[in-house]
Amino acid sequence: MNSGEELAPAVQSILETARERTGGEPGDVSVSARSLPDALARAESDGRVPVIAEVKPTSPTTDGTREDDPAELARAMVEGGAAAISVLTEPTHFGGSPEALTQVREAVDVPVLRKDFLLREEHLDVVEADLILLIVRFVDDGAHLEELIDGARERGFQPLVEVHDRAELETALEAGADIIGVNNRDLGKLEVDLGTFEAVAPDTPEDVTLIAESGVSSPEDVRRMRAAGADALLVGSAIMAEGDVTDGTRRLTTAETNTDAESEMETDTETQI
Ligand SMILES: O=C(O)c1ccccc1NCC(=O)[C@H](O)[C@H](O)COP(=O)(O)O
Repeated sequence: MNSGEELAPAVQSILETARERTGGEPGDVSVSARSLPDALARAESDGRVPVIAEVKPTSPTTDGTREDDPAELARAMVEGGAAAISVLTEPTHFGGSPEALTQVREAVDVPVLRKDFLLREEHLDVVEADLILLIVRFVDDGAHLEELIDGARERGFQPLVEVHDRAELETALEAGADIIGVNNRDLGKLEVDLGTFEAVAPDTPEDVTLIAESGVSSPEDVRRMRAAGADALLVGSAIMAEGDVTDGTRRLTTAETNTDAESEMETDTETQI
């Protein structure tokens, strides 16, 4: 695993569980993927902020579990303008499953990301998805990352490679990543800082699809991440916390077109306080 920095106990536990999980057999999975860059471009041309909305039943930083049908949640998110859907498939800490992902992918026609903690090539052979997540911090070294990126592409997946700082960005680029997510949640203390994306984004080449992950909870956060260069935003908790996930998603996908109304509402709220 990369970096000597301490991981939060919850993250250590996620990692231990991931190491023990077995995968499928080579040849079990071959995907004809829906293109993420195309889906993001479609959102842009419709005037929607490209949001990857996440079906996230629970997490180490969330109270309680949301038991809704994942396919219904995903349909509702797409109705709210989501350009793509992310589905947690990690069962122990996030309440997800590969079956939930399959149901979601059948229910919507946008790209679907498998959000999980994949450490070995066999972990890729579990379920079809349009994208899979690889986390630089969890992979032994650059050579292993390159192997996983190549393995993902051979199966038809688009690999989304997650980084937390410039050194990890360099590792991701050297390994051939062309879709990169900068996670604003640090895996040491699980604290969220949108400044993480702002620090890493300027060093990312133009031709990389760049995604701001975690901690985006308001239209203002959306505008901040977009101003810093985000091609898309990955949002889980803020949408899942809403009773109506269509409204929760729309609030973010319209953040660049509804700025006046939103500002008025923010000002009204401040005046009332
Ligand atoms: O979300 C957590 O509590 C968490 C804890 C430890 C490791 C990973 C974690 N989240 C995974 C994610 O990457 C997020 O689900 C995703 O980026 C969305 O973040 P958010 O919008 O802040 O829910």
